[in-house]
Amino acid sequence: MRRQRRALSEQERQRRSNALVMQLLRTPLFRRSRHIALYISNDGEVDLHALAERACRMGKRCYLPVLSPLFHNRLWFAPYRPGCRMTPNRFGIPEPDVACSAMRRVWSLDLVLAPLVAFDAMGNRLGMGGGFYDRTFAYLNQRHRWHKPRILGTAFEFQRVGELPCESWDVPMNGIITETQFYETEERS
Ligand SMILES: Nc1nc2c(c(=O)[nH]1)N(C=O)[C@@H](CNc1ccc(C(=O)N[C@@H](CCC(=O)O)C(=O)O)cc1)CN2
Ligand SMILES: Nc1ncnc2c1ncn2[C@@H]1O[C@H](COP(=O)(O)OP(=O)(O)OP(=O)(O)O)[C@@H](O)[C@H]1O
Repeated sequence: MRRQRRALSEQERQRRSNALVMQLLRTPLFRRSRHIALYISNDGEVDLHALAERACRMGKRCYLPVLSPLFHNRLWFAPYRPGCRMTPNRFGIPEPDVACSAMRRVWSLDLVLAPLVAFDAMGNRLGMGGGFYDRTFAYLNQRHRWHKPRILGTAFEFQRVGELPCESWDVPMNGIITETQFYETEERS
């Protein structure tokens, strides 16, 4: 999947990413969300920069994942505006250059757009293998009254597989959006 993703021409990646962003802008989930985490694309991932620009112009607040300097393979979320100062993390992915005190509590985000390598229509996610998203959102599996944030995977349609094996620590996504489809999975209750 990663090889296939990297093999897309830049023009094709932008075309599909922009089609995905147009779909996402129309979803009720996006429209009602005010605090939204996205990511800076890496390794041929869906490019969400157009979404960040639109969201900021709509008065929404955007955030990017930052590798926690304190907790093993956990993410913190830093406020982000297009053009803000950034520093690359240990994977070479840019992170906003902000103080720890400026980070936002994960449970107070409304929507997290998650990168992924492969997904299935049930909402299972295969990531880069660090367990970053699962560790960060593990409380959503343990405490059923927690609903925030909603997690929406963003991927190209070719990243869909029939069924992914699922482990106890995997946190299912509320849906996956691609350049042509919106897969909504069951609400956590
Ligand atoms: N754009 C983006 N940001 C993200 C993630 C992601 O998947 N995509 N993450 C999702 O968890 C977290 C970072 N996790 C990552 C894990 C591995 C690699 C990676 O490129 N691994 C290389 C080896 C690089 C190295 O060791 O120096 C590889 O597997 O080839 C990147 C990000 C947080 N930010
Ligand atoms: N809540 C958790 N507590 C402790 N360990 C965890 C937790 N979630 C995941 N892990 C560990 O992290 C490892 C990687 O998990 P997994 O393969 O599901 O990552 P991933 O979802 O592909 O990665 P990423 O979220 O970084 O893109 C697992 O082998 C597991 O041991």
